Amino acid sequence: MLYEKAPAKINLTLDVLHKRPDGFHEVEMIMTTVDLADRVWLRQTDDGRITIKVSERFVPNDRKNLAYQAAEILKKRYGVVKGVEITLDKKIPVAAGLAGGSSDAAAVLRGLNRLWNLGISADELAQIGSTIGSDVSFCVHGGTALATGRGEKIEHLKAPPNCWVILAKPSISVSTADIYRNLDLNSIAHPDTSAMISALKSGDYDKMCSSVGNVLESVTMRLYPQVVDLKEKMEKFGADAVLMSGSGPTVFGFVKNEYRVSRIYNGLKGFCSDVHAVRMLGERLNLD
Ligand SMILES: C[C@@](CO)(OP(=O)(O)O)[C@H](O)COP(=O)(O)OP(=O)(O)OC[C@H]1O[C@@H](n2ccc(N)nc2=O)[C@H](O)[C@@H]1O
Ligand SMILES: Nc1ncnc2c1ncn2[C@@H]1O[C@H](COP(=O)(O)OP(=O)(O)O)[C@@H](O)[C@H]1O
Repeated sequence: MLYEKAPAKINLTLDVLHKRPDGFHEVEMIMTTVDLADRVWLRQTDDGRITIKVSERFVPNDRKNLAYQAAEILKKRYGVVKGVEITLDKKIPVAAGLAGGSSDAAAVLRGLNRLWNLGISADELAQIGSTIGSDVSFCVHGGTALATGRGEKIEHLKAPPNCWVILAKPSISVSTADIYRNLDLNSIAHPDTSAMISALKSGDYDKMCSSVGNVLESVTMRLYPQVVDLKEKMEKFGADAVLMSGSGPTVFGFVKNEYRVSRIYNGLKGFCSDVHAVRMLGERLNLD
């Protein structure tokens, strides 16, 4: 039995440059992993089958599960005759903008690379991951990175300065495809990606806070006013910077002062059941 941790990501910036002929959007986004993680166990079996057991009722336990697709791709590509039983203990909220499914898939790629002794490099594993979903490449590496293309081109960046991250998800689920579809490319207020890169380079917390930005935020907020409400509450309770992650609806806030964390956490808990206080992991995951 082999274990892999599958951490969630947040988007410090998310910019959309244009729509591509293949229907996807050309993006430029800075992502970082946080210490809220699904737990993934892989057990080799002799029957050649891929099976999934999952703790969360609403997550598919068949080939619709991205973790299943990850195992299937490796099995086919490398002619593996063994099977695998995948057990997913979901801690990351589902359809939240935190890449839970992508991170599970990435964890299965890393784990099966070890379990089946495939000797695939991290970059190649990330390339294989990109065929499953746009966020999977980043999740294979973890850490902090600038992602371009449709999200699959990764350039590693320095870990963000140390602080707390409060995550809060309203009890709605958001479809990523829906949000991209509703984005009006003619009225985008682009975030300053280079300012964020330089904030990370110099470890400047205040500059990191003032450089967050996500062009999908206004789209999701228009469709789901609960996100506006949550963002305003987190700002009012005293977070230093507040932003929606990915296509949402999870909102995160940076907090430097420890004494403020419990105040914000408890304040939000009063009306939102899905609240977490976590740290950014910063460094890349170990692929050995
Ligand atoms: C918005 C982001 C930001 O990190 O994350 P989430 O909110 O999903 O976590 C990503 O761009 C999402 O990545 P991911 O969830 O892997 O997307 P995919 O499965 O590849 O695509 C889902 C759908 O989103 C749209 N899509 C996705 C990526 C992209 N660059 N352009 C797009 O237009 C497409 O309509 C696609 O059919
Ligand atoms: N391993 C998985 N964990 C969660 N959701 C999954 C998984 N595999 C497939 N899905 C499907 O993907 C959808 C989006 O899930 P998720 O990855 O959690 O969200 P997001 O893309 O917003 O980060 C879910 O509604 C679910 O049906």
